[in-house]
Amino acid sequence: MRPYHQIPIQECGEPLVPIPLKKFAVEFPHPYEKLGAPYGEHSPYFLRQSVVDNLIAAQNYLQILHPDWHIQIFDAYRPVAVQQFMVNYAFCEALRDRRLIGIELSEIQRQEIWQEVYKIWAEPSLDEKTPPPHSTGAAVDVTLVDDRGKIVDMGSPIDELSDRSLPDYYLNSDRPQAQQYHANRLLLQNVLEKAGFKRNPREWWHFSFGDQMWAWLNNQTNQDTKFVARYGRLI
Ligand SMILES: C[C@@H](N)C(=O)N[C@H](C)C(=O)O
Ligand SMILES: [Zn+2]
Repeated sequence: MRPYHQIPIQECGEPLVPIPLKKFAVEFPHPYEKLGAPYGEHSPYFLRQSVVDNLIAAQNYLQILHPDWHIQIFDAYRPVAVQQFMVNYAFCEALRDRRLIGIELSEIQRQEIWQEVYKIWAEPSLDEKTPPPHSTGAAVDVTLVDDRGKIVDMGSPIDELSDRSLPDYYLNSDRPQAQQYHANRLLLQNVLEKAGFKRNPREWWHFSFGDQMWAWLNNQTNQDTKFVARYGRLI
């Protein structure tokens, strides 16, 4: 259980709708489909209607500051089966990075690696009270593309299992480029948050609107509010 799982869900029944991809840049082929993730007849490029509306508003804010820049969509809707596939994949990748072999792991090593995986991945829970954020159609993983069509450097790739994924990782760093990376992350955050999204405190690329994490983060910012989630798990 994460702290945000205490937030009640009052499902509003808004439909999952296609994202108008022409307004955005898109990672293609989709990074998880490319790995063989089991989407079935579902597409990752869907979100709840208000979430799509807010993403378009964020794109418009970005263009006021940087005409011809685009929000790049890395991932959006994710069925629980895909969440399960991706946490297993992340576990195998973590083993590979550490040059470890699954069957040779001690129980402690196995637990340590799962802990690392779950620092950035939500559990593939089928419990209606604890849905993975992307399975609600309310969460989106994004970055920026500049006017030359180049991905803006945020100082680490999306989905990296490391502290570099923390949004403020470069805030007080004296590494070359650190200020620029931090400024790029802030720009992404500013346009998304101006449109009503909240950013995951552990990932510079993950934003949501209307799910449990969003409600919890709003309540953290303002102790007087009692936001609840309006989107639960879809399938
Ligand atoms: C790891 C990243 N792609 C992501 O989406 N993380 C959140 C927390 C999730 O799994 O819902
Ligand atoms: Zn995400």
